[in-house]
Amino acid sequence: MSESLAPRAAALDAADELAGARKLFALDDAVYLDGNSLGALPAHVPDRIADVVTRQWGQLRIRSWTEGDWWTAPERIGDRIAPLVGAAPGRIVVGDSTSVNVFKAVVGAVRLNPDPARTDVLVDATTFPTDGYIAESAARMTGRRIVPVAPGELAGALGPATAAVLLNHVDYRSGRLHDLPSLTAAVHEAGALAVWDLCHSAGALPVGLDAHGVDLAVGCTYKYLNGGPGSPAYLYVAQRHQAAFDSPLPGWTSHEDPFAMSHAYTPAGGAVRGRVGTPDILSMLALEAALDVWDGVSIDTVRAKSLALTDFFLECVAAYVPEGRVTSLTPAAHAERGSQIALRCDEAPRVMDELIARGVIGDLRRPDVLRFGFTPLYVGFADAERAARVLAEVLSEQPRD
Ligand SMILES: Cc1ncc(COP(=O)(O)O)c(C=O)c1O
Ligand SMILES: Nc1c(O)cccc1C(=O)C[C@H](N)C(=O)O
Repeated sequence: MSESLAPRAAALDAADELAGARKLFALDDAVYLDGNSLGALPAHVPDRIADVVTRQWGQLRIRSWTEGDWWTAPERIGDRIAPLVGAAPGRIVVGDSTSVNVFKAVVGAVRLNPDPARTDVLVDATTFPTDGYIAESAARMTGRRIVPVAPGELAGALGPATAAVLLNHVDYRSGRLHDLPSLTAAVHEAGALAVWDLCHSAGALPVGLDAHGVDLAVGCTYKYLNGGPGSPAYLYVAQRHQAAFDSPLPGWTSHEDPFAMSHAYTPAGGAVRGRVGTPDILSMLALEAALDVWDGVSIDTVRAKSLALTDFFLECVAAYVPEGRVTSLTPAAHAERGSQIALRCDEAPRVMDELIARGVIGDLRRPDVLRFGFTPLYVGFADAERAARVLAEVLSEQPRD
């Protein structure tokens, strides 16, 4: 192994303006590099949830829907997420899972672009599976067909038959960042609508939904937004589409007057139209509390630290890990990199088990990918150095397959 990079890590941590945010989270001595799957717990959330359960539910009971502002939580929390993804207030509604919101968005996009000559829904060929499954069903239900396409080859695949395109901003496996502004512009040029899945970018890098004219977007909140296991996802509907957005799941809470209990459905205006049924208040208010950690934090600062962390981790891996044992699948170019590093490794399953046993928590994407997510609010440069050092130790002890 070459010279230690620990002193460099210490200097980088000392200069890190986000270093203070780590104490906002309940963390132990492990190096937690799995915030791209489940974000860490912000330390104040348990007390806030205890209040929701014991006072709001336990004492106020039904009055909490109005006096406790439970009813408006989906839009209110949407407005808290909005600045992190570059959306104005009133464009994001929180609720349901990402999968369900993919369904609303893809069907909604086709209904916004109903020309029957537009037969195709293009879907990122390397997508996280749920998006692909749901888009396929949505296409079938709307009489369209799915065309899988690598995001890098999208330009050649777009045409007069394209109704909508579903893309991931950051690829869950490789960590590749796709160029949202130029791909959205190309989709529009073809007369189609762009739907983006922000699961692996929201809270890690600037998205610019309004600025880049995205039509519809979805994302989860349990990764970089630290909302907790199964916390509700969100749906973004561009303002220009809100009046015509025709949700395939028009539940009573998206009615313009839910308590009229009318049998005729009249959709509410704005992002509320993306609601379905009764919101899952405990998860939703845990998310709302978790979003406090973003107060005063700029997403540009987060992005700068994310790139510095992943650069430094790659440098440590190159310095420590024996030649030829791992290959980065994540692009080196900053413009193409999300906030994770994916290393291909022949012995990946055994190596990840051993890393976890030694306090370096990443995850495995079968068969051979070691994933390390870098969450700038609570991961530091010493963590990156330690992760690479332990990886090198594990690999030097492991026989090659
Ligand atoms: C890109 C992407 N989309 C969707 C999901 C999951 O969707 P859901 O929240 O419905 O489980 C994930 C991760 O679980 C994901 O990485
Ligand atoms: N949503 C998850 C779950 O319920 C259990 C385990 C992992 C997850 C994930 O989020 C996986 C993640 N989207 C991924 O990128 O692999």
